[in-house]
Amino acid sequence: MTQAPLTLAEATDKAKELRAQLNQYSHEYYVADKPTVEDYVYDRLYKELSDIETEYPDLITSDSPTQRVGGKILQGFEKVTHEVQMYSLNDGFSKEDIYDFDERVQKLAGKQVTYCCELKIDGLAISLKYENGKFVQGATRGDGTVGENITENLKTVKSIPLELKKPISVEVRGECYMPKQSFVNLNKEREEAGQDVFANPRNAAAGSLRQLDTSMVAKRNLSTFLYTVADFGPMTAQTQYDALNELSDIGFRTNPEKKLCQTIDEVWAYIEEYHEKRSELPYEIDGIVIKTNEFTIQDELGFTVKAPRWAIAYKFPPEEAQTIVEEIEWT
Ligand SMILES: NC(=O)c1cnc(OC2CCCC2)nc1N
Repeated sequence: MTQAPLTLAEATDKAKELRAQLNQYSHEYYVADKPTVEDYVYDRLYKELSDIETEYPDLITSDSPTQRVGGKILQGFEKVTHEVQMYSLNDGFSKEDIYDFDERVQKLAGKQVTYCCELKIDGLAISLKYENGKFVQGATRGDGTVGENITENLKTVKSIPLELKKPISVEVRGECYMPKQSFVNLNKEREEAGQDVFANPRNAAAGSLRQLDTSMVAKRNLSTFLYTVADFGPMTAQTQYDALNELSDIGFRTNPEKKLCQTIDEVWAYIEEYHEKRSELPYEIDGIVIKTNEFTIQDELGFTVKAPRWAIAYKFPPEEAQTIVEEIEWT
């Protein structure tokens, strides 16, 4: 049945209510991976909001879920200078490299340190800026000092909150990636359309974020894991492990496989565990990132020109190519 048209006052209240409800469902589905309603429930509410916004365009807000579909054609990407440098990581390739790292850190710190271990997501490093809880800027890492402004493209990435759970101003960093299954599906589409296929999910994510047509980005099913707080604002975490939990508490998607390790032996056991589990994960990883957990120790150890002294990336040997081919043959 067709409803009587809403007055502006009714439409304003209804739109606010629908936005909050839809953004909650979207958070559950894309950030927490725990949807509580079927797609048709979301779709019906979405259409209700979209109809109100068509009737009353002035009611469209920057955090409305209707703004996720893109539709802007950009002329290019402006440059962004990172006030806080986006560092890269020193690599390790053997057990000996990891134990040498532990020896160096303990010597510099002058005591036993604990480590926060994280999967090394094989995507594209991004930086996200929020002012009073609103998403205002997204950028690529670039050379660590100057990156590209890809705000409009990142607005279409559903796991990136357009509004935080608290009205705070922070800058956070993480990885934007394409899930393995989305990569296989995209390459199948491209192959059927006679287009070049992407070599791996990382290239597919990078290629997607370079699109000037934001509606194309919206269709690529990109996702994120956030892992660094660059400008803390009112955040209070004193360790990397707690910072990851705090990032999740304010609305970001973080990787659930993190582990707090008391010794380097525990770190090595974690590395072996996830080298085994790597092929079962729904996203690609190229190693493990090991970070001294306490921020006081990170501050003491500091950075070299390009990378922190308090972290190392253990790189897995490249995955045998046929593993990926097998997946494509199966789909
Ligand atoms: N690809 C990843 O998953 C990843 C990359 N980098 C970092 O931390 C770096 C960032 C700056 C200093 C330490 N953590 C990660 N999890």
